[in-house]
Amino acid sequence: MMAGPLSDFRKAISKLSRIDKNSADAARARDAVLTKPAGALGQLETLAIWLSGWQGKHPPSYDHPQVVIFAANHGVCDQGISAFPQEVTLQMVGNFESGGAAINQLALAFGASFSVTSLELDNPTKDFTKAPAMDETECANALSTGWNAVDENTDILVVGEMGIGNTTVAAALSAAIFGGRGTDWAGPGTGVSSEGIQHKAKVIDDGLLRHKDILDDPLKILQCLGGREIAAMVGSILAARQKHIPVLLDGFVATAAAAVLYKANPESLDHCIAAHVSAEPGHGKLLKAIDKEPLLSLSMRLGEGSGAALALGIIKGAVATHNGMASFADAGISGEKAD
Ligand SMILES: Cc1cc2ncn([C@H]3O[C@H](COP(=O)(O)O)[C@@H](O)[C@H]3O)c2cc1C
Ligand SMILES: O=C(O)c1cccnc1
Repeated sequence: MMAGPLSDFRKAISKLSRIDKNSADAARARDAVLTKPAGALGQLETLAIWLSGWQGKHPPSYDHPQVVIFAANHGVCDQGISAFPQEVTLQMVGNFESGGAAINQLALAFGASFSVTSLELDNPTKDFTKAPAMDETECANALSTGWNAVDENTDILVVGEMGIGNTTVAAALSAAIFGGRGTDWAGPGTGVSSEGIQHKAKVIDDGLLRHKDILDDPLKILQCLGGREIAAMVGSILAARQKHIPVLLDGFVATAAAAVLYKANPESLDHCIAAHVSAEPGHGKLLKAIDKEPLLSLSMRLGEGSGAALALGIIKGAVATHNGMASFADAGISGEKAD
C-alpha cells in the first residue's frame, strides 16, 4: 500500500463495513405481515428493508436526516466553461446561510438538518488542463472535511455541492473513470449553448490528455481532475459507510463523486441509493455505469443536493409505513386465501 496523505482513505475503501443481514431479515419478516397484499407498497418495502440493513437496526429510523453541502471553486473556470461567473459560488453560500436556496426549503420540508461548508473559496483549485487540480495533501484535507461533516446520529444522509464549473469537473471525472471523450459526458450545466458544450468537451479532452498517466488510480483521478467540494462528498459518502448511515445520491456532480469510490471498489456504493436522474445528459449514463436505478426523474438540474433531499420524503414514507402499520394479526384482518 502506498503511504502518503491519501493512504487512510485507500485503507477505508479496502475495509468497508457490511450490511447487517439480521436487521434486514427482521425488516423483511415484518414487511411480510403488514396489512397489505404482498409487495403492494413496491419500492417503499425494499427501501425499508435496505434502510434497516444499512442502519444496522430494526426497526429503521427517520429521526435525524442530515443534508451536508460543500462549496468550492475551480481553476478550470479560467477556460470559460460555465454560464455563470465564479463569484456566484460565494454568493450562493450566503444564500444557503440565510435560508434562501432551493436546498434550504427542501431540507426544511422533510425535517433534515442542514449545513454548508466552504472549502477555500478564495483559493480555486488549479486549472486541470495545466496542472493537477489539487496536490495530495489538499485532496486529503478536502476528503477529511467531508468525512468530519457526517454526524454520528444521522440516520439518512444527503450530500450536495455548490461550485461554479463543477459540471465540467464531473464530466472529466466520468470520462476518466468510465472512458469516452469530452463529448460523451459534457452537457449544458447552468445553461451553456451547444458551442459552449463543444468547448467544454475540448477542455475535458485536454485534461484527460494531460493526466493520462494516472487514469488507473481513482484517488489520483480525484486529485488531478476533481475539486474540493467533490472530494468532500467522497469523504462524506465513505464516512457514512463506516458509520452505518445510508446515503441518497443527488445529481450528476454528486454521482461523479460517488463514481470515484465505485471505481476503487464497486461494493463501496451498496449503502447508497440514486435519488434522482438529473436533466444533465451525462447523469443517466453515469448511473448506468455505477449500476443504479434512480428513484425520481423530474427534469431537475440544480445540484445542491436538491434531488436527493426531495427523495427524503420517500424514505420518510417508507419508514412510516414499515414502522407504523398494523399486522394482519394485530388488526384481525384475514390473510391471503390458500390456493
Ligand atoms: C444561482 C445558481 C445556483 C446554483 N445551485 C446549484 N448550482 C449548480 O450549478 C453549478 C454547476 O454548473 P456549471 O458547471 O454550469 O457552472 C454548481 O454550482 C451546481 O451546484 C447553481 C448554479 C447557479 C448559477
Ligand atoms: O445534476 C447536477 O448535479 C447538476 C446539473 C446542473 C448544474 N449543476 C448540477
